[in-house]
Amino acid sequence: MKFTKSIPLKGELRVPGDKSISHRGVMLGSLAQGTTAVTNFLEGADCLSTINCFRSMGIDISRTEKEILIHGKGLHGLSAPSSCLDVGNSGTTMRLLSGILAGQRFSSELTGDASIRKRPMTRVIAPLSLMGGCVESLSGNGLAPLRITGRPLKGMHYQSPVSSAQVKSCVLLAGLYADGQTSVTEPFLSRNHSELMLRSFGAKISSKGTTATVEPEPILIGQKVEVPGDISSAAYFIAAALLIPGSELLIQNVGINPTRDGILKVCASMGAKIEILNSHTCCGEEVADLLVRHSSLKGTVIEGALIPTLIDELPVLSVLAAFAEGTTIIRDAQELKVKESNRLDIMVHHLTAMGADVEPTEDGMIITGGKPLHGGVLDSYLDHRIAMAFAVAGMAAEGETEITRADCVDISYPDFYKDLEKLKK
Ligand SMILES: O=C(O)C1=C[C@@H](OP(=O)(O)O)[C@@H](O)[C@H](O)C1
Ligand SMILES: C=C(OP(=O)(O)O)C(=O)O
Repeated sequence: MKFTKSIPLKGELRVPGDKSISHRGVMLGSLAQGTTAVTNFLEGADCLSTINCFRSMGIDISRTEKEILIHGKGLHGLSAPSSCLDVGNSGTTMRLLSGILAGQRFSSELTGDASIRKRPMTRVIAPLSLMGGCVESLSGNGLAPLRITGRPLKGMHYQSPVSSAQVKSCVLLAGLYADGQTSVTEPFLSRNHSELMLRSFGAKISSKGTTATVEPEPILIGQKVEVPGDISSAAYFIAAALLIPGSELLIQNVGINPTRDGILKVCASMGAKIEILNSHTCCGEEVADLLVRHSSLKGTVIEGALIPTLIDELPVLSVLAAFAEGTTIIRDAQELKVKESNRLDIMVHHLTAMGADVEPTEDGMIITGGKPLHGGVLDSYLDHRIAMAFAVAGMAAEGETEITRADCVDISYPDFYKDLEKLKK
């Protein structure tokens, strides 16, 4: 895919459904009694992997024109898969599913693509083992493929060393099958979609500060889940509209859950003109329309408790920082090293290749913005967030930017390039 300096982006758009909420809708719908109808489900490769895994465990999942219907079989209704479950590229599927599988009465194996087989799974193996679960890395190195021998689980309190919604959700889902209460405390609060959705399906779950606590053996009842637009997908349009002179975009129906809205806070601190309109709650999640206008940006600091609230937006925020006046410091972002790619290394490499002034640090980077950026040939490393972030960079830089292996946007936003094109006015 090739990009050059863009004419203004104008008009209205809706980004696809939230990836995290779409995954959870399928998972909880499968474990609930009755039918769960999910509207605005994200038809990206990651969420389709989740559907395939649950179909392999006997769950009937059908599609109508506007919704996904999951015919749940209750907490103990999954059946043993006849072959290894394939999560594709999806860390969320692998880690949340591990929690569910640990408490089943059958054994299973989980694998995925080359990227997923490099991502750390010890972070879920460790807490599940403490609960009495049996989760083994088949190659003995803490990586997938995993073999999970379902067992009765013990409730526990887990102090997580990382602020990760995948770890937290894995433990809470395992807690549904435990013999007592299960709670998780994390250093900073990560996205709380699992907690909100578990509650709406009927689980007894409470949250206090950075601790979430769930009671075992709930009766989950199928629900109607309306998935809001994914703020992580909206992020590329927010960034493009801020950077391209003359742009004005109304991005409708975006999830702005406070555990996900760090990008809005950081943009505000950079001087961005973003109005939050028509804010309301839908299925327990906050949703709004975002009116974004081209703005002159200044540097900022992105660290600490903010990091989990914008973890997937850091690649595109680093692009914004390169175009902003002054210095932006990103710290506490070591988690980016273990995503679909080593995002920290690639952000530093690609920004530098475009002429930006970037100094890598142990857990982030220091970007001195305002130098003119130019295009180049940049590989996606098969990481959807890298492809989309640098597509935006290419639309604001001089010359031509080519993103190679750009198709990986299929993971979270199959129509990304088409939607961008439609807004060029
Ligand atoms: O729980 C989720 O749906 C997700 C949690 C985050 O990962 P971590 O839990 O590893 O931070 C995020 O990066 C991922 O895209 C989706
Ligand atoms: C990290 C991501 O997803 P996952 O961990 O589910 O692969 C992402 O979408 O940026």
